[in-house]
Amino acid sequence: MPLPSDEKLVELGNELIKAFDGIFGLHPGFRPAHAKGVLLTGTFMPTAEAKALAPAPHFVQQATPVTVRFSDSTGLPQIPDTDGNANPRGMAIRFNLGEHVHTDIVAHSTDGFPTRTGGEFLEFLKAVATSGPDTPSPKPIEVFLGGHPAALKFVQTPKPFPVSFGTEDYFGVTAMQFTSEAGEVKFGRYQIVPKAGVARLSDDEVKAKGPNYSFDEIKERVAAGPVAFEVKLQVAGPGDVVDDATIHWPVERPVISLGTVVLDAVVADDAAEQQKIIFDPIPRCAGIEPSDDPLLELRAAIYLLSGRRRRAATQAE
Ligand code: HEM
Repeated sequence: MPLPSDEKLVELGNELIKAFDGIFGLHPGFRPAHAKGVLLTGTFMPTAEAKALAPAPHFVQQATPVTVRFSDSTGLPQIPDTDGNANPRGMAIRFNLGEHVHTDIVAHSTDGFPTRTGGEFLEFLKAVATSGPDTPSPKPIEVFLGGHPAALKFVQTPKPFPVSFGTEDYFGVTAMQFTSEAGEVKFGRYQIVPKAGVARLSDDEVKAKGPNYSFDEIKERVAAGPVAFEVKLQVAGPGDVVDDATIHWPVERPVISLGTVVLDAVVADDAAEQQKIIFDPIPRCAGIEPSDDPLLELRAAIYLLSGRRRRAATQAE
């Protein structure tokens, strides 16, 4: 995937990476966000509805190998899974379409995002960074949230602890544009739903868990049997805003099933492979285009800039 030619976008991307570095510290070889992760492999099998939606290779062929990375939030590679800041959890899916050919879904476990643009997200991070416990009220973050209702809503949305990465649901948040073979265009947002059902821990149950409970559990779970998810798509209706991740669509919008991801193994050389793999929020495959959501192109640039830095680094942790 290429870096965009828009220098301003790349500059904003670098500033955002610097802002994460400032909050979480430098951890060479790890991601500045969603640093703690694990990679698994499996297969995606599409539905007939997926094929009718768009002639994307993984929607058309019978089965596609996938690589999935589950992660905790924050740029702290050692964050305890029991820390509230480890939520929302991440799930990134790579559909391996051929040698060095792939398309990805990057999703997290809260349905929404605090800001519409990367510039606002940078303001949000700067406000977080300058709102330590000793900062007098009104702290910069209080001022920011006071003027940004969508960010306030995101911050206040409960982010419960999952029993397992395999019992959490995940949301693509930014809309994609799908064009069928007949030229019919639809916008949709991914929802990834665990076949085992969504299951969360109570506060007391969280207290009884260890700092790596999520990562230990998913390895045990996948060793005991396949871990499956249904990939769904909430389809926008006429007039729905498709370029703003902070705006929810009405719940009565149709949700169609695109297929099933079945995970059956942990990647053997996990740490080295995590350092290498760079997920791409832009699909870059036949039939699926990004919407005009300004987060998409920016994130693609950021993940690439950050991924290149990570690949070049020597891991110390
Ligand atoms: C301006 C908005 C955003 C910024 C600045 C941002 C920043 C980042 C950065 C720096 C990384 C590390 C990338 C790498 O080193 O490979 C990352 C990863 C990630 N982000 Fe975002 N992000 C944004 C929006 C989102 C949204 C909307 C979602 C949810 C759909 C999301 C979910 C994730 C996930 C799941 C990962 C981990 C991917 C992996 O496993 O490699 N991010 N983000």
